[in-house]
Formats: sequence, C-alpha cells, structure tokens
Amino acid sequence: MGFLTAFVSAFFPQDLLTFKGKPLLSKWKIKFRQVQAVCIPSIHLHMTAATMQVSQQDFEKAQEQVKLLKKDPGNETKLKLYALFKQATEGPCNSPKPGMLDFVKKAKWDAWNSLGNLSQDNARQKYTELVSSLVSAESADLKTDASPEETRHGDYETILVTTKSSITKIMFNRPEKKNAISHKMYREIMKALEEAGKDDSTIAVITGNGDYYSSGNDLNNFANIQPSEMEKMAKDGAVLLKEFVGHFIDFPKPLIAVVNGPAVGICVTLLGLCDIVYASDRATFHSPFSELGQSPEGCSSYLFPKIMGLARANEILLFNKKLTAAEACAWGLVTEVFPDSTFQKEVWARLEAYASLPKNSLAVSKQLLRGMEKEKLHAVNSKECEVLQERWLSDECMNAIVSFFQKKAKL
Ligand SMILES: CCCCC/C=C/CC(=O)SCCNC(=O)CCNC(=O)[C@H](O)C(C)(C)COP(=O)(O)OP(=O)(O)OC[C@H]1O[C@@H](n2cnc3c(N)ncnc32)[C@H](O)[C@@H]1OP(=O)(O)O
Repeated sequence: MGFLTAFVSAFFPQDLLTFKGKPLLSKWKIKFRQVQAVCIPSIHLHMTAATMQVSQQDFEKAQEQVKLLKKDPGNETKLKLYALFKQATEGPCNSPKPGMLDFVKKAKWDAWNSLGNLSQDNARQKYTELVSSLVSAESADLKTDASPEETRHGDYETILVTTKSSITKIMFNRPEKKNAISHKMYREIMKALEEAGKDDSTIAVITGNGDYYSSGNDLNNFANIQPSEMEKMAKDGAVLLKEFVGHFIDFPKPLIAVVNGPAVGICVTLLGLCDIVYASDRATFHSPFSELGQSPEGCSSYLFPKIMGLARANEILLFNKKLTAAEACAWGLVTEVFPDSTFQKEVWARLEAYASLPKNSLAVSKQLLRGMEKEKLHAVNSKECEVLQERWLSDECMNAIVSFFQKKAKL
C-alpha cells in the first residue's frame, strides 16, 4: 500500500469509502468528489424561505458542485466543508467525542465541534460560499492550464488571431486556397487590426498558415458576376479595398510581416505599409498586375519607388518580375531573410524580445516615422482604388480571370 493510499485509508475509513455500493479506494485514484459523496450523506433540509440566507436550491447546487471539483482541495478545506455541512444539516455537534487514537473521527469531530453554536443558516451560507470560491479558483486554474500564455481572439473563419508575449498574431488561415483573400477575409482582417490596435499587445504580426504567405486577392471575388452587376461589383470592390488598405495606413503599433512562403499581389504591396518584413528563404514576391490586366494597390505605386527606386519598382509593378527573398531584401522590401528550417524559431525569438520594449515609446516612434506620410498615403490609396475600379471592368482583366479558372494560366 503506497503512502497516499495509506493516508486516504486512514483519513476516510474503508466502511465510508464506498459509493453506490462499489469500493472506491483501490489506489490513489480516489477523487475528492467521490470521498465527498460518501462522507457527506444526503440529508433532507427543513427550512422556511424566510429563514434562508442562501436558498435551499443554492445549498443543494453547492453540494453537487463540490462533487464535480477536479482537484483535491486539501484536508483542511475538506474538514471545513464536512463541519459546515454537518452544522448546516444537523445543527451543533452533540455526539460523544471519539477516542484520542481514532484520528480521523477525532479530526472530523473537532472540526464540527469548533463551529459551536453557529446557526444552521449561517453554516449553510458559509458552506455555499466556500464551494463557490473553490469552483472559481478551479475554473481560473483550468483556463490558465488550457493555454498557459496564448489567448485566442474572436470567432474568425478565415484568419486565426492570438496574443502571446505581448504580440498579437493575425494569421491568414485558408491554406488549402494558398491563403487567397476572400471578401470575408478582407473584413475579418480589418476587424482583427482594429482589435489589435486597441489591445494590450506591443506589436502585431501578420503571417500565413501553410506553405504560402498568401496568393493575393481571391479571384473568386470577381467570378460569377452577372453582366448587369459588373459595375456594382467594381464599385463595391473599390470601397472595400480602400477601407482595407486604410486600416494598414492607420495601424497605430509596429506591424510586422512574417512571410513564411510565396506572396502574391496585394500581399506583396501591403509589405510597404509594414514596419518590418521578415522572410523565409522559401518566400517569393510577385505582383503580376499587368498580367492580370490590373494596376498596383496597397500604396505600392508611391511606396515601392521610395523603397527601392523607380527602376526596380517598375520591374515589379509594371513587368511582373518575381523576386526571390534575397532579391527582395537587397531591394529593401524585406528587412531580413532566414533559412526556412529555422525561420519560425529565429523570428519569434526576435519578436518576443522586441515586444518586451516599452509599448508607448514604440507607438509614438512609429507615428513619428509614418505620421507625416499618412495624408499622402490615404490620397494614393484613393487614387489606386479609383484606377482599379475601372481596370476590373476591362476586357484585359476579365480575360485573365477567366483564364485562371480555366486553369490555362498560372503565375
Ligand atoms: C475587394 C477586392 C480587392 C482586390 C485587390 C486586388 C488585388 C490584386 C491581387 O492580389 S492580384 C493577385 C491575384 N492572385 C493570383 O493571380 C494568384 C492565382 N493563383 C495562382 O496562380 C496559383 O494558384 C498559385 C501560383 C498561387 C499556386 O499554384 P499551385 O499550383 O501551387 O496551387 P493551386 O493553383 O492548385 O492552388 C490551390 C488551390 O487554391 C486556389 N487558389 C490559389 N490562389 C488563388 C487565388 N488567388 N484566388 C482564388 N483561388 C486561388 C486554387 O484555385 C486551388 O483551388 P482548388 O484546389 O479548388 O482548385
């Protein structure tokens, strides 16, 4: 017999350790709720509503809750519960004092007797309060156990949003579609950015789930549109895009892109609005706007020439040049490239260190670096959306989309 088993056997004698006629104690698997079930017999209470401080229902509920506790609250608390229950249901202890050598019975008798003339109502109240505090403590512990540090936000369908170590991570989560951005996803990303801008995190990160960072705009956003609805589609698309890019322009904290794999279209252009871009050496950067009959967005028509010079921006934005991670880094679009095998480990260690810096200092510094440009960026965003609205109605654009869905063309 192990120490714990011996201890339990001593504390709760074998005749008590049965529940519904079955022996409970084989090993230290005995659970507190089972012990409680046998140690505290069910007693019918006779009270009038007028004398009750806690209702009969609350008291009975507390008895049920105590059986559901998953953690043993310890002997001292168990004795308190026992004593309060006896006092509440039988009144003051008037049974003979057990012999000195009957340790268990004596401990229980002492606990009950120590309540003196405490009224049954008060005992019922104290019992209910004690159970309630045990239940709250346990559910707080369970929450912490379930995710020691990471909090998951919202009820998102297309993205995963979590906060850990002062970093809010917004992860594109349509890996089976290479994280293409559907209308719903544009809206969910905006909501996540709004929340991340206000939450307790120091920095926010955008990344992708699976092998792609993102394949850009979901081309289904343009599919199955009746000819009579084309204009509305283009107009609504421009409104949505303007609002979406606006959220990146106005984001108040450092925003970091963790580019885990290939990036296409709008997910490349938005990198110019991020404050740091870390890329895996597997990542590529492709903005095939002219191939798709479209035009640049995400303020890239203004920011890319500033970042890399006009000649290089022309290669990317006019002539669809696909950059490797090393090229994107050399051209200033990417801050640093990491080997794919150690990418996540190295990047997150770096970001955790950054996120421990003073939050407000980072936020005001970002405003100093970006603030002067904001007005200009909003103006560029408006103009880009206006031009795109027209592009979406062009034959060039429609043919490119049809061709994608006929699987004739891939990037
Ligand atoms: C509100 C509107 C705002 C508009 C803002 C404008 C933005 C401009 C852009 O973003 S332009 C860029 C648009 N993107 C593309 O043109 C990419 C198209 N996709 C591809 O060329 C290829 O899929 C690939 C090169 C990204 C990956 O090729 P691969 O062979 O590896 O994988 P699959 O083609 O089999 O893809 C797997 C499934 O994912 C679907 N998918 C991938 N990308 C998109 C996309 N952008 N839109 C819609 N669907 C996409 C693909 O169809 C496969 O689906 P299936 O398994 O159901 O066939």
